[in-house]
Amino acid sequence: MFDKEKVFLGIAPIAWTNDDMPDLGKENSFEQCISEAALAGFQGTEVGNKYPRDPDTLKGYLEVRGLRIASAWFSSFLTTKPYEETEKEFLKHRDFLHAMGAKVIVVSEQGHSIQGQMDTPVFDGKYVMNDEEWKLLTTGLDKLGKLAAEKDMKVVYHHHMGTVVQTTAEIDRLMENTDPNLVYLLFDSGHLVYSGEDELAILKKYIHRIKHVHLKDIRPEIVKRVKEEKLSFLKAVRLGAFTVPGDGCINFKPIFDVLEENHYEGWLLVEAEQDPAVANPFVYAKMAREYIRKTAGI
Ligand SMILES: O=C1C[C@@H](O)[C@H](O)[C@@H](O)C1=O
Ligand SMILES: [Co+2]
Repeated sequence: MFDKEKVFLGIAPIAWTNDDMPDLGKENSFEQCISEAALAGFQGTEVGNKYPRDPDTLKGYLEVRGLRIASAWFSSFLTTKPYEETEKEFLKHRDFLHAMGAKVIVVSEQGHSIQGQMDTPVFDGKYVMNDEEWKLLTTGLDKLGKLAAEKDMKVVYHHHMGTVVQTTAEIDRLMENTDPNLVYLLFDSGHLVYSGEDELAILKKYIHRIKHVHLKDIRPEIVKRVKEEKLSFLKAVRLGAFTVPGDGCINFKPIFDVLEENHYEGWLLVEAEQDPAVANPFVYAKMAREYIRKTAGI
């Protein structure tokens, strides 16, 4: 059994309003998003593009609905811009999340990323870093990890399709070359299966460094089409490559078992971006909540 005092269930706003493509869900309001997240039975959320950025204002909206902020995405540019530029933005982000009571900071390197490019094929167009770029990334992440620790927070690195850290080999190299007391891992089931990695092996290998979990499922027939037709990450999202746990091909039972057996503590966040005009976010949020109740017993 998961310890309900130490494991929290959340849902990302990206199913209502998409940060990567703001036209997806532009008709959905911030208040609709958080009200429906709470009604569907979740305890928290990450931060979307329509959320107020003043901590007291945001708390006012969330507390009445029984919601908390779990974390929020941060794009680093450690491989393509001077370190100081990333640090300046990171400190603002850290202090905002700290004021919101979050304990982890999601970081993803966006230097050389093709994640936001509408026409670059996600399976062929990915950049592979050289040794110098690896050094910039790992030393920079250690520094960000130290800044997070000043506030008793943790950097959780988000491996991601189309970015410089996507594959098992890249995750391994990142974990080996960063300080295990400063840089932790975010486990995103959807991105690993999409990329063709063994998600359970990665979960088991890094279970003690995994401090944040994104529960994302994929529709394999769409991913197959994305490969064959050389489509981009964003076009794939529009086609419905991602969905909520229980609606795609990933078996979450062994994932929940490994987390539970190893006494995972932290957030489990449903994160399933798709076109809200096609996949009603409230309906899918309820579906995910029910699947987690049945499969994980929480
Ligand atoms: O955590 C995430 C944040 C999104 O902006 C991203 O593109 C998505 O796929 C994801 O996993
Ligand atoms: Co994610």
